[in-house]
Amino acid sequence: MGFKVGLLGLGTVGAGVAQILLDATGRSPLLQSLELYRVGARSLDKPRPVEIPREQLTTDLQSIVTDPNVDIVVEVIGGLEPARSLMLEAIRHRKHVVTANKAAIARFGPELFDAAKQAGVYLMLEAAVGGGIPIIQPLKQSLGGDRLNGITGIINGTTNYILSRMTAEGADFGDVLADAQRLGYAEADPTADVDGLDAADKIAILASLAFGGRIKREAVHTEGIRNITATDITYADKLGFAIKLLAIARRQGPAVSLRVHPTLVPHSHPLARVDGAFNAIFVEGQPIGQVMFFGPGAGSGPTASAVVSDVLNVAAAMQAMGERATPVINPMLACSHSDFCPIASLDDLETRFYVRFLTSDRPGTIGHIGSCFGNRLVSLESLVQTEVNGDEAQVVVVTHAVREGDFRAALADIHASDAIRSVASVLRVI
Ligand SMILES: NC(=O)C1=CN([C@@H]2O[C@H](COP(=O)(O)OP(=O)(O)OC[C@H]3O[C@@H](n4cnc5c(N)ncnc54)[C@H](OP(=O)(O)O)[C@@H]3O)[C@@H](O)[C@H]2O)C=CC1
Ligand SMILES: N[C@@H](CC=O)C(=O)O
Ligand code: NA
Repeated sequence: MGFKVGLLGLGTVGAGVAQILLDATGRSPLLQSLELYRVGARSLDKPRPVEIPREQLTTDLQSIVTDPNVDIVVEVIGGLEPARSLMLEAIRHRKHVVTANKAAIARFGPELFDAAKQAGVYLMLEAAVGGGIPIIQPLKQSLGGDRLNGITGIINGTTNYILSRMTAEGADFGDVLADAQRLGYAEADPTADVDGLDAADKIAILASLAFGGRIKREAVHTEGIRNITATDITYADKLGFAIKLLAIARRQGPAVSLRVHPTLVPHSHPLARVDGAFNAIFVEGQPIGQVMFFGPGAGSGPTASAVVSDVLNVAAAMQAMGERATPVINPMLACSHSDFCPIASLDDLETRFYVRFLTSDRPGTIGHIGSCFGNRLVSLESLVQTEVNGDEAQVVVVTHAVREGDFRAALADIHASDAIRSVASVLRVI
C-alpha cells in the first residue's frame, strides 16, 4: 500500500523533507511506502538543494491540497495565511496534515483540530516545537501516564545563541544580534525570536498537550531579551546564575501559569548548561519526576526529521486502518481537547526576583529599599551595594519566592522615592 505526499514549501525545511523522502536507505522500511507526489513553492526556477522533477513542482498550492490522489499534505510554507486556509482545505478534502508551523497552530489550533476531528484525519506537529527534538509525541504518548506539573524550556535557538555569546564575550545585545544576523542565525526581521513571540507560540502548544486543554495564545505573558545587558549577565554570573530566555508552563492551583521571559537560572540547573542554538525542554511530572529533552531546535535536517516522523506515524495509522470506509483515529496520535485551560493571574505567581537599582550613594538608601520590600511582605535573600561611581551606586537585590503582585507594589513604592534614580532591571529567578 503506497501513500502519496503533497509537500507545500521547498525552503529550509521542505528541502530537508524531500531529501529524506527521496532516500529511504537505512531508514524505516515504512518510508518505502511513501511517494513524494507533488511539491509546491513560490518560485519554479530557484536553485534547490534537492532535485525535483519539473512536472511535480507547482506554484498552485491549492491544486495540491485538493488533489484526490494526495493522502498526506505537509505544510512547511510558514506564516499564518495562506498556511491556515491551505491546511483547512486539505483537511476538508480528508487529507492528513503534517505541519512545522507553530505560529499557525498556536493561533488557529482549535479551528484546525476541530476540522481534523470532523474529517477523521490527523493533524501532526512534531516539528513545530523543539525542531528535531522529540517532544510532541513524548508528551502525547510516552508521558501519557504521568500527571504533568511543569514544562520549562529553552525553545528559541536564536535567543539562546545571542545570550550565550553575550555571556561568553561580555558583549551587548545589539552587537551580538547584528553578528547573528550576518551569520544567518537570526532572521532579517528578528522580532518573533528576540521579543519572545516564537517561544510563546511554542509554550502555548506544549501547555495544551501537557495540561489537556486548549490555550488562548494571548494568555502567554511574554517578555523578550532586548533589555538584557552585559552588566546583568555579569552580576547574575557572580551570584551563581546564567540568564536564559525560558518558556514556562506550570500548574498553579486549578489554573495554568504561562510565561516567556529572561530568567536567572542557577548554574547547577541542567538548563543553565544549554548553550548556543540548542534547545532543551525540562518536564516535571508524577510519577516520572524530572526528564529533559535536548537537541537541535531548528535547521533543515533536524526539523525535517521531525516532519518525516509524523508522516511515518500517519502512514502507519493509515496502513492499520486499511480500506475501512469509516476512519479510525488513534487517540494517542490525535489531539482531542475541547475546553480551554483556566489561566492563572501573573500577580499570583510565586517566584524569586533579581532587581538592580541605580541609587544615590547616601545614607538610608539601602534601609529604605529594605523597608519598602518589608512593608509589602517581600522577603529578601540578599541585598548588595555592588558599585559606587561618583555619587551613584548600584544595588542588587535577590528576593525569596514572593507573590509577584506584592513585589510589583513594593517596587512602585521604592520607585516613588527620590533616593532611587532608576530600576535598571527586574528579572525572575528559578
Ligand atoms: N527553518 C527552521 O529551522 C524551522 C522552521 N520551522 C517552521 O517551518 C516552516 C517553514 O520554515 P522554513 O523552511 O525555514 O521557511 P522558508 O522560508 O525557508 O521556506 C518556505 C517555503 O515555502 C514556500 N512558500 C512560502 N509562501 C508561499 C506561498 N504563498 N505560495 C507558495 N509557496 C510559498 C517558499 O517558496 P520559494 O522557495 O519559492 O520562495 C519556500 O519554499 C515555518 O512554519 C517555520 O516556522 C520550524 C522549526 C525550525
Ligand atoms: N526561529 C526559531 C527556529 C525554529 O523554530 C528559533 O530561533 O528557535
Ligand atoms: Na520537535
